[in-house]
Amino acid sequence: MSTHSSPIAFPPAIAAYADGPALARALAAHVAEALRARLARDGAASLAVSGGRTPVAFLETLSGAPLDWGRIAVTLVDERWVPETSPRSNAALVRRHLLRGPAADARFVPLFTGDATPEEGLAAATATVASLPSPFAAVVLGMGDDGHTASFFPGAEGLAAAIDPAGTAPLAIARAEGAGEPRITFTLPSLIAADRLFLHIEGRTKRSVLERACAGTDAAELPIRAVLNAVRAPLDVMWCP
Ligand SMILES: O=C1O[C@H](COP(=O)(O)O)[C@@H](O)[C@H](O)[C@H]1O
Repeated sequence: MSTHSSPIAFPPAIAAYADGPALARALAAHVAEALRARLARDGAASLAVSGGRTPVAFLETLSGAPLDWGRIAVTLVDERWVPETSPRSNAALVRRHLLRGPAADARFVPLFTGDATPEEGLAAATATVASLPSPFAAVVLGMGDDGHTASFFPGAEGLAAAIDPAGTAPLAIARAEGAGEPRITFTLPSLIAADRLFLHIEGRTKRSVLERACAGTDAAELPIRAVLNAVRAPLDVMWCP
């Protein structure tokens, strides 16, 4: 894990953008900069992006960034346990909106293994993600209106293990009423170890959820707090109405 000597701002400053395209451009530029820095240092870099509805414009903007994509590995912060033929697949979203143009040269490391359950797929998925340059050069988190980030859902079976700051497993399984299907997710320690950690949220509802999260510490209620409570590096929150 990387170590950071600068003090951490809490609550994190929220960088506000006029609209989604402006935010997408700024976030893509920051992520490209983080990837470039790691490529210059190590010759290889990894990126973890979120799924859901919010990241489409960001992923499409990043796909055109002039980077040495052949030396970059891309994975997901979390995945719904569905095949890529499902409209719910985060992997399908990444293939459609990021892995095109220059970024088509990136090595994609999906989390869904094709096994019937995440319990059956966990060992294989864990072995696959072990090939990623570590820690991540950049992680882009999203957040649901219920305060979940990655697949850290309120009331989830498996939440305590997934957000244990002292945990050593890279991946965890999550099942929650609000999650739809079972999930697989990178754990809190593997995500917050990233060189650059971004939280990308859009809309007034998500902003007020984040403000509520910043006013307390109970991660079981609003799991985004697990990140807020544990980050060692600055958390870059990027928002637009
Ligand atoms: O289910 C998920 O939801 C969150 C938030 O998604 P959004 O549609 O509200 O943007 C996302 O960050 C996560 O990766 C995804 O699996």
